[in-house]
Amino acid sequence: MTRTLPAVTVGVSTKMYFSYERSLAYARSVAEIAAEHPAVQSGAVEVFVIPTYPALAETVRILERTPVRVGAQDIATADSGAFTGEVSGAVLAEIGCTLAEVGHAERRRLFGETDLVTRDKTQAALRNGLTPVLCIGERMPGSTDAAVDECVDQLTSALAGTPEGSDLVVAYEPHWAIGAPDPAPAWHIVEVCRGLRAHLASDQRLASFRVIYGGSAGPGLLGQLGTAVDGLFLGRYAHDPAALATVIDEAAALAAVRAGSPA
Ligand SMILES: O=C[C@H](O)COP(=O)(O)O
Repeated sequence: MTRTLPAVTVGVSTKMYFSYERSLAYARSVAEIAAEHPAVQSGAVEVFVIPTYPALAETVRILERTPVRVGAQDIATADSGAFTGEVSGAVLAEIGCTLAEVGHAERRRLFGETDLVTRDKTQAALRNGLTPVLCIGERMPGSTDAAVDECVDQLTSALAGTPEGSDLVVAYEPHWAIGAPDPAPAWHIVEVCRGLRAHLASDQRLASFRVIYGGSAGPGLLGQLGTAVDGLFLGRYAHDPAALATVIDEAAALAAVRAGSPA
């Protein structure tokens, strides 16, 4: 099957690193970068930011005149009811979020979220019109074949019941590369992402899903990965807006290569 190439995607989660005010300052910086960047304006590069919950509504407002999308770091499995402390996909959609992160390694490791919970959150996002940013990744370093197998198991579990026509971003994040000094080796990322794409391509419902890499990603990485990935999911190394701007430049160069024209 021929794959229609999507926009090169650059997403950033600020996790729980920023204060409220710094979250809004970051959103304003992203708005300025997006307003001036032709590849963001044309849609060749899609940018999303995922701030801390209390900053979501104001971040949506700051970015509303830009193409930048705003997502949530988590989502409840249910849409309403007696679930103290949870935030539903319905409310996230109501305030203008268009994505929700699910299955992140930190949610699995620190908060005990299982594959089953990840599946329910994925389906909650889709049910509410949100694009899931589905994080998958092997727990321990090992061969690329073993990594693909572990990730495909996670994908198969999370995507059970996914309707045809759904939009979803697969974020390949090896657990051992998150919060590390350096990302996984480029050859490892390339091999695993190729395996994941091959798996997705074998099911028509999943063939259009983007595969992006996360785990200590920063400026300079995208150029080493070439067309094997559809973009990056960044944390610490894009919390400086200047670093994010550099990654967006690199994404624009990749988008030009994918479009068959020189960068
Ligand atoms: O959500 C983003 C990823 O977990 C990567 O975070 P990190 O780049 O700080 O390791």
